[in-house]
Amino acid sequence: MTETAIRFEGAGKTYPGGTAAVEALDLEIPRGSLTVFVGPSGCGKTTSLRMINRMVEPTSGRVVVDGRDVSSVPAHELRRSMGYVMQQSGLMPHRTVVDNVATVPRLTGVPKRRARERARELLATVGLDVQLAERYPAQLSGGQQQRVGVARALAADPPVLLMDEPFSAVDPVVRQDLQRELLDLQQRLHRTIVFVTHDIDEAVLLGNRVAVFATGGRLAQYASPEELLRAPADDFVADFVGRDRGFRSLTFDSARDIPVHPVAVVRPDGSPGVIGPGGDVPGGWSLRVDDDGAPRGWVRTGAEDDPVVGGTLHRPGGSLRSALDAALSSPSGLAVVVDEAGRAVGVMDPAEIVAAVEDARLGGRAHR
Ligand SMILES: Nc1ncnc2c1ncn2[C@@H]1O[C@H](COP(=O)(O)OP(=O)(O)OP(=O)(O)O)[C@@H](O)[C@H]1O
Repeated sequence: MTETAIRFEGAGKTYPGGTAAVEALDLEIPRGSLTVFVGPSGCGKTTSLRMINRMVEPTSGRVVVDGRDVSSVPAHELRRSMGYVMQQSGLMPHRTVVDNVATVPRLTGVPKRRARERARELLATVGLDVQLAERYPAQLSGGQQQRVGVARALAADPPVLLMDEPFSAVDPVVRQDLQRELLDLQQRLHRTIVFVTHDIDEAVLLGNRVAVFATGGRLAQYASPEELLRAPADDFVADFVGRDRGFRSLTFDSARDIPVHPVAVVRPDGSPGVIGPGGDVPGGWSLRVDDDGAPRGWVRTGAEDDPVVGGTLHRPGGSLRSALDAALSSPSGLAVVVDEAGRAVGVMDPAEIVAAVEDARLGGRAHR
């Protein structure tokens, strides 16, 4: 059974003189999970997050962490057990990167040298070049500063990590890197992470569970990303989850039962061949491969001197979405399947991919 780390019990917040920022919120956050609060601007995500570490006190109900009502725990003690990462990394500008991270363990009495050693380890953990440790925050890019912010939040080794739009101020490419690294970090560290974003794609990518907030601080749905995409609770959630919902939900179906067929290939020296399992080889097109057997586009039979750029590749363990995309983006219509090393191992037939999609749609989810 999953243990609950954080529980909102009818926790609501009305700011003085204002309307309700958060309606009575009931929510259980499992230990070791990455839970995302998502919703449009002003719907109470940050307020809800801050009720966890008492930066905001609820005006009704309560928040319970590890079985204790947080209002009974001194705020400084509570915050020591919770890392906090903000949109702007919130680093101290006059301290070097390493000292920014070392500050937290120093506060808890760790000797300076040990604290700095630990800080360097953490900087490496979050993927920051250790060469940058002696720089000042202003001498780092936005993405690097966010990494330092995450390292600092982890410095006290807290079981809970609160992250408020930590990646929203960086460009999309850096953002993807940071997202991937957070998932990687979480696989190793298993913290209880509560992550606020207004970006549904980020929520679906990162979250084990996603809480969708609606205007007025109402919890519209709390579910797995898969459930949100497949079965939005109401029109608001359906609208918020957005376009391509059906296509994106194929991310959660495996393509492992779709047969892989052989394919005609052309090697760099122009010699023809066939790779893949036995069986009929689809005609009309040949896959160009390099010396290692990695796909390098297609040629049409009879037009061997006129290569066409290939589509996306379907990798081992890939989803139905990846298989379908590989077929749709392939000039031959055949989805190219590669192994872990990126070598072509065969192709999938688009009709068989569509049949698997239909199967999944009809609820069999046989290919999961
Ligand atoms: N300190 C405050 N005093 C008064 N009203 C506040 C305060 N902080 C937030 N609010 C109001 O409470 C509501 C919820 O704000 P909150 O910051 O929790 O939303 P959010 O979903 O995190 O928004 P965003 O995505 O824009 O950061 C908003 O209407 C906001 O204006």
